[in-house]
This record gives sequence, C-alpha cells and structure tokens, in this order.
Amino acid sequence: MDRTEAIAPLSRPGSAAGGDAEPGRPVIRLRDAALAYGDRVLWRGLDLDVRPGEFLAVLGPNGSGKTSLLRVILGRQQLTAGSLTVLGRAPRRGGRHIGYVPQQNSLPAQATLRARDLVRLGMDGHRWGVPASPRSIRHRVDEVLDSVGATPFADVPVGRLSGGEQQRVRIAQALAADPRIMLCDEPLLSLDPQYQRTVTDLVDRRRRSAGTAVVFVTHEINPVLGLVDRVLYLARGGFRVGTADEVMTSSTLSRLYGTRIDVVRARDRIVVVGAPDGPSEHGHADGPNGGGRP
Ligand SMILES: Nc1ncnc2c1ncn2[C@@H]1O[C@H](COP(=O)(O)OP(=O)(O)OP(=O)(O)O)[C@@H](O)[C@H]1O
Repeated sequence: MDRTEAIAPLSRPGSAAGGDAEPGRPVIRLRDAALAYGDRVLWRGLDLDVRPGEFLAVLGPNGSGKTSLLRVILGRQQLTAGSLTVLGRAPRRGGRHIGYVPQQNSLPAQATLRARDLVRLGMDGHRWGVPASPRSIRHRVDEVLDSVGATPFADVPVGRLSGGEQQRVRIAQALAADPRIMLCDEPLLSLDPQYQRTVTDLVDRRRRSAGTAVVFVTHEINPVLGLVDRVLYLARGGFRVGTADEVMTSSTLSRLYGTRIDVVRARDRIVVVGAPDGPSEHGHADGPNGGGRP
C-alpha cells in the first residue's frame, strides 16, 4: 500500500476544524508570549506564526523551555503573558487535530496494551465522522499502523517492543488524531540513525501529504536539517527564530548564549562548539539578545 495515501487525512487543512478556514493562515500564533515559573523566565517576547505544512525545529539547552512550549500549545500550561491561538482558538486540553508525540520514556515491560489499542485510543469518534462504525475504526487503525510500518507488531504488548518500535507506535498514536499540528518532543532520543531516519520520514511525509504543521523539539539539528523550514532556538530567557542558515551561526548563538560559540559547517552537518547544555539562567531576556525577535 502507498503509505502516503494511507495517512491522508479525512479533513484537509482549513476545512472543518473551526474558525480558521482561510488557507495558509497560521495554525499556531504566539504574540509577545512569555512563560515564567516564579521569577524564572523561560522565554518572553515570543512572536511566532507556524503555518500549515511548516516544519519548525525547536532547539535549546536543557531546561530552556522547549517541552513547556509544547505544553502551552497543548493547553496544559498557561502563558505568563501574551497571547496564543491554536487552530484559530484559545488552546485547550484535549483540543482536536493535534497529534502529540511525548518525550520518550520506555513503556513498562509489563504493559499489556498492544499497538493497535494505543492507536485506537488516539482516535475519537468525531475525528472520523459520526457515527464511526467499529469496522471503519478498525480499518482506520490498520491504515495508521501500516503507515508507520507497525503492522508486524500491531498485536504484541507494547512493553515488549524495542525503543524504535515503541517510537513508531507513539507516532501512529499521534497520527490517529488526524492531526493538523504535530507536536513532537525529542522523538529521536536514543534511536539509532536508521530509526531516526524512519521517524523523521514519517513526520515529513505526513506534513507533505496533509499540510500538517510540525513543531519538532530536538537537541540535534542534523537529523532534520534537510527538512526544517525554520528553527526556534531558546536559551537564557531569549530566543532566535529564522531559517537554519540564519539561526545556526556563530554570531547568533554567541549573542543568544552570551558567550563564545563556534558553529562549524562540515559538509551537510552543523557542529556547535561551546554551547553550555545546562538549565537556562534566570530572566536574561534583557541581555545582549534582548528577547530575540525574529
Ligand atoms: N510546572 C513547573 N513548575 C515549575 N518549574 C517547572 C515546571 N515545569 C517545568 N519546570 C522547569 O522549567 C524548566 C524548563 O523545563 P522544560 O521541560 O520546558 O525544558 P526543556 O527545554 O524541554 O528541557 P530538556 O531539554 O531537559 O527536556 C526546567 O528547569 C523545569 O524544571
């Protein structure tokens, strides 16, 4: 089966999901957004539009607020200041048409749910037309499992699957939401290069076939370098957003980190030398990079 076909959505971007019918209109819109925990500012002054089909990589050191940004978009965390719309509306928990691939943690070895159960849980009746018959749901689950190459282990308890297989199942679960936005939190962590490629291909195929916007948190830009439209780099309470060529430079990252960073391009890879990979410091948005507008 052609896998691109298999994951084609039932609703196209800008079709049925709400007040954002205008094609090409941002599916995520942040304005002057800030997030702080107590007096600790993770980021502020963030203006960002993510458009249908766009692939946005989110980079930054540990603790810079990458996961927190996804949680804000998911409606699980409130902004401290500024505004956010997701698919034209205020974000809300359980919002439709958002696929979430959470940061990897091994599923417990004794987990008895099967891949097909998890994918089924990722669906709800509204997404697939009302009423959805058990047969059409089963068919759709099979399609989604096939689209990520998970058919051979669809009936194995997920606790027994390898890390790479579990990751495919997580992506299948996210795809089951017929997502117009995919939020992926470090989906490449601890995967070998072959599985990394599988995961990035799956996500890329979805955004190309269905216009799904992708927000992809990663520590490593290289596995997605050929796919990203823009990079959002968070550090020390500030940020930079732009193309990889604009953001991944010695001068931009040195300003963002407030220390000398060397960015070296070797063939088709980017090597960043000197970036401290530790928690962002407190409230540095007024530093040399001043909140870092695009
Ligand atoms: N609910 C919360 N209350 C207080 N502090 C929090 C809360 N959630 C996260 N933090 C802190 O905010 C900081 C940013 O966390 P977040 O998980 O967003 O960072 P991250 O950039 O995704 O990090 P990593 O690369 O390590 O996954 C961390 O220091 C974290 O401990």
